[in-house]
Amino acid sequence: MYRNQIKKKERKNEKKTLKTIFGFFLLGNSIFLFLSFFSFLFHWKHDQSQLEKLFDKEIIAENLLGKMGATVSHCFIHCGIGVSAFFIPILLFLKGLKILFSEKEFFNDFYQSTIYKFLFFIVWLPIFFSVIVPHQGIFSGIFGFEIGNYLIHLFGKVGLYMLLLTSIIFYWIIIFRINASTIKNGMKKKIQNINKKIETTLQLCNYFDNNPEMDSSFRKGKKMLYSILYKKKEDFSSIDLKIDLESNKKKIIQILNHYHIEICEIKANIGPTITLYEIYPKVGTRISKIKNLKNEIALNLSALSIRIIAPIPGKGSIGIEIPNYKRYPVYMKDILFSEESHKKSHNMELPISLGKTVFNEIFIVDLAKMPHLLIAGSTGQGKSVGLNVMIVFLLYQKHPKDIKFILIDPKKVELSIYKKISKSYFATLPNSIEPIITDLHKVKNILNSLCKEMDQRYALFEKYKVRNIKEYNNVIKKYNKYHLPYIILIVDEFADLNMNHKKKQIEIYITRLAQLARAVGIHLIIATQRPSVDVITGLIKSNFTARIAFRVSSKIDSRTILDCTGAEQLIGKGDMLFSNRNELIRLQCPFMELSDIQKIVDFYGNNNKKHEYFFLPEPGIINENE
Ligand SMILES: Nc1ncnc2c1ncn2[C@@H]1O[C@H](COP(=O)(O)OP(=O)(O)OP(=O)(O)O)[C@@H](O)[C@H]1O
Repeated sequence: MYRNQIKKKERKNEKKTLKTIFGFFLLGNSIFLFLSFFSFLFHWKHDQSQLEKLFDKEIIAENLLGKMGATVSHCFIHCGIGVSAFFIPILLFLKGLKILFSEKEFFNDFYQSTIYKFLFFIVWLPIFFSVIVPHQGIFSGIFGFEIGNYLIHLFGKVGLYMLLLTSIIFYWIIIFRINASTIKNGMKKKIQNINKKIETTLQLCNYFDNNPEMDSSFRKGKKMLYSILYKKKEDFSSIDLKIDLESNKKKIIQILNHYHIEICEIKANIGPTITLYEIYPKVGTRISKIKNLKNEIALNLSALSIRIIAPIPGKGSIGIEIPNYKRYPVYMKDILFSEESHKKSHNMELPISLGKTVFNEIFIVDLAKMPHLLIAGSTGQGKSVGLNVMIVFLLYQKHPKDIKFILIDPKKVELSIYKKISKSYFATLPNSIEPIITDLHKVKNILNSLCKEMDQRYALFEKYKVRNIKEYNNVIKKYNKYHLPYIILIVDEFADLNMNHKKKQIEIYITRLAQLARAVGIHLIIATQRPSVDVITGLIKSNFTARIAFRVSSKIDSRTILDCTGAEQLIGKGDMLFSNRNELIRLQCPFMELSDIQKIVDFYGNNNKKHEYFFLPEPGIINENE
């Protein structure tokens, strides 16, 4: 018994060795053929006359691979199928790879689909060349020339052109599974897109023209900004992803069936970064069974990481999020000027755009309602880009008299780009005008001052018997007095503030603002690289119900931010989870190049010169021992 097993093992090893040798043999041959074919294209005229004297030592072939190369190329290219012969070494190379890596399903699938695609062109190209360039035999080879001639004899030259054209059209239809409805839908979509673009441009122009709150230079400038930023637009083809989609669907069904899980339906939505597969299991299927197959599914699909949402809230289905092998970028300029974002944001007090959902919808939230936002994620996952996107969206949507920023940037470089707009868009202390606070010792002064501003605003509201900033600004119009702007405090690295020995004091200010400042129009956006419990304390967490998690390194970090796992499975570069109370949404944050941010800042800096700093009250006396 034992001996039998050893023999079996030996035979298996022998087979493996033979397979490896054969694989490398094919790879070697393919390289040999490719090089000799390539060289033949340049030296065929010289070498052809020498071929009969193959064994004559005096005669030297010019082909890179000598007389052997020249002879083989002559047989395949000249006497055979012309330049289509190049497909042979490519197919041999793929076959070699397939043999060497037979356990990888990817190679098998790829080889199979490529063979069919190539076979068509191996026949089609020589005939095509025989008609297009009949005197260049090297392109069509004798095979192409003879068949081409015969077909011309049968159908005439025009008939052959039509035959070639029809066959290539059939080929594309079969390969890309095109049918009448896809062509119709494609054309409809294209027309709709063109109309939409024209409409959006007109609507934006109308909006700029009709909005009485905008002074003329501001309006004109916005139009200019539109033309500066909108000059380039990359197009993305989703054909590749659609092919991927079908094979992934099959694989998911296969693996579930393998574990005896039957499903009624599977749907898919291609998002910018991930594709969401919605599975409708048969009644009686245990959800935990599918959840437990996470690793098996990831392995079967060769996916980096997958996330299972079981069940998808509000739907009778289970979601499997799989990263796209090719992600398509979400550009800020597409969001900024889109009709969809204009429609979604125009009734909001402080709209901020967080990106696109897996259903390719633009996701915009009202900071005034959230009312504060906590952002966390490991280094390099997109926090700073996310903050820039929020600032730019607010700049674009709001007039300088409506919003004022306070930027705290312990890293010193991340937010310095906004210095140019500080006069019109920033709130600052009266005695030390410092637009972006980078000195940690000054942080407690500004926070103290902000708390004082909050108290003063509450006193004002009491006097005018209003409950919040919106009501106050409405009432105050009658008295012809200045209305109050919203104040948005942004901290780029909260952990750095907490490292300071004034940690407790800062936490008290932040908590007080987070608890009370909403009604008076003061909102906080706090970002941190270190989502640990000593930075995001229970007190902070309970006051920041809206949270964003970019990719983090561990499940514990994910729980610290979101109270659930998932952020450790994100794939970076702006891939994020937004959580607000019981809602958890996966989004792709838009991307903005630094040069575009600079253009926007320059534009707003130049167009709002007449606006002045918004001064906060003098900070009160701070007890240093607190
Ligand atoms: N939304 C996005 N789309 C595409 N790429 C992105 C996106 N966000 C970030 N990136 C890429 O990731 C890089 C790092 O992003 P970013 O500087 O925002 O990270 P970070 O989380 O702020 O890092 P740190 O905490 O170290 O400052 C960017 O330079 C960019 O190449």
